[in-house]
Amino acid sequence: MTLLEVEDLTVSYRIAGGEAPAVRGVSFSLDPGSKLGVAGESGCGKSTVALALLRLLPKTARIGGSIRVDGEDVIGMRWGRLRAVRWAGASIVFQGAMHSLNAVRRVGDQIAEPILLHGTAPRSEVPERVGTLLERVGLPRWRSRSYPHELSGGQRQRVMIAMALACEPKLIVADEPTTALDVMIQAQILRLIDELVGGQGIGMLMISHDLAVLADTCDRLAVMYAGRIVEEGPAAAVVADARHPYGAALSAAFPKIGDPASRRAPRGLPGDPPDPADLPQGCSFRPRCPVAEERCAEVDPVLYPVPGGRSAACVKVRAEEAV
Ligand SMILES: Nc1ncnc2c1ncn2[C@@H]1O[C@H](COP(=O)(O)OP(=O)(O)OP(=O)(O)O)[C@@H](O)[C@H]1O
Repeated sequence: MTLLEVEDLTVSYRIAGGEAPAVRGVSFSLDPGSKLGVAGESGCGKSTVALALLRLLPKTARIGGSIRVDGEDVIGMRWGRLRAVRWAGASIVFQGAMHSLNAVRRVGDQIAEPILLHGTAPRSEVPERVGTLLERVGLPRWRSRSYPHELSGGQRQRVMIAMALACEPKLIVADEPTTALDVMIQAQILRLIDELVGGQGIGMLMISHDLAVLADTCDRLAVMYAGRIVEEGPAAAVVADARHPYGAALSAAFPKIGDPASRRAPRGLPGDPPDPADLPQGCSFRPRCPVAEERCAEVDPVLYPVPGGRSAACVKVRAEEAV
């Protein structure tokens, strides 16, 4: 069975004077054991998608469409069931562990909390389970007595990963899990996530603005722009040869890991993403698109399938190579 199925997800936030659409008709699915990366510039709606998956959105958000985790509808789910699904069915690793961890509680007690809440292990066995989890993420057992401020950024992120794994979820959502870390630690944490997730057949949705990180970690890649997925396909193919002009621009802006020829300073994309409350007519990328034509002001393109198990939301792609 498909582990995660998102269909036509829409999320808008209430703002002064109206509503701003943050996610506009996003659909994707994830099989057990597979890894999907979601890329895009700041503000394109990546975190909103992540939060929607476990209904962690603020009260000002309005959600539509359908989200199914392991076949269960999340949007209409009752509160009690939702609590059971969080941590045990699916868990999230957020950016910046310092803000997600409680500063005045020992990390061992924080890892124990979801285990106790869900009764994943008998109370007497919880300390042993916490010790095992710490070892699995590369920390010594005695660290369970530490407070978050006694740990480095990388160690705190390891604690967050231990918490996320505590109840053996089928799905992990990692939202910028390494963004605040330096490059060496970033590589260690990504390797750790890869080993733990891959070794246990857990499905993962990883969100990052860094295409190189996603290309290195994920099987498939979705590129978001202004609340929509504009390109989707096998990660290596999307990075090497994006079909959507925005995917291509994003990929050109990042040096590719392991490719010395591309080890140059990242080039920024000219222009800014549109204001969600005031989207341009037609294609949202049109004002920044180097190959835009007149018809791009008339059509707001949906994802068209293109060869190689990929899809792109661009009328030019549709005209030239849609299958
Ligand atoms: N609580 C909120 N109230 C109003 N608007 C919001 C709220 N949270 C996010 N938004 C808006 O929704 C849009 C999508 O934001 P989101 O945080 O999902 O993007 P993102 O791609 O994750 O960005 P970043 O990489 O900077 O975290 C943005 O325009 C943002 O300003």
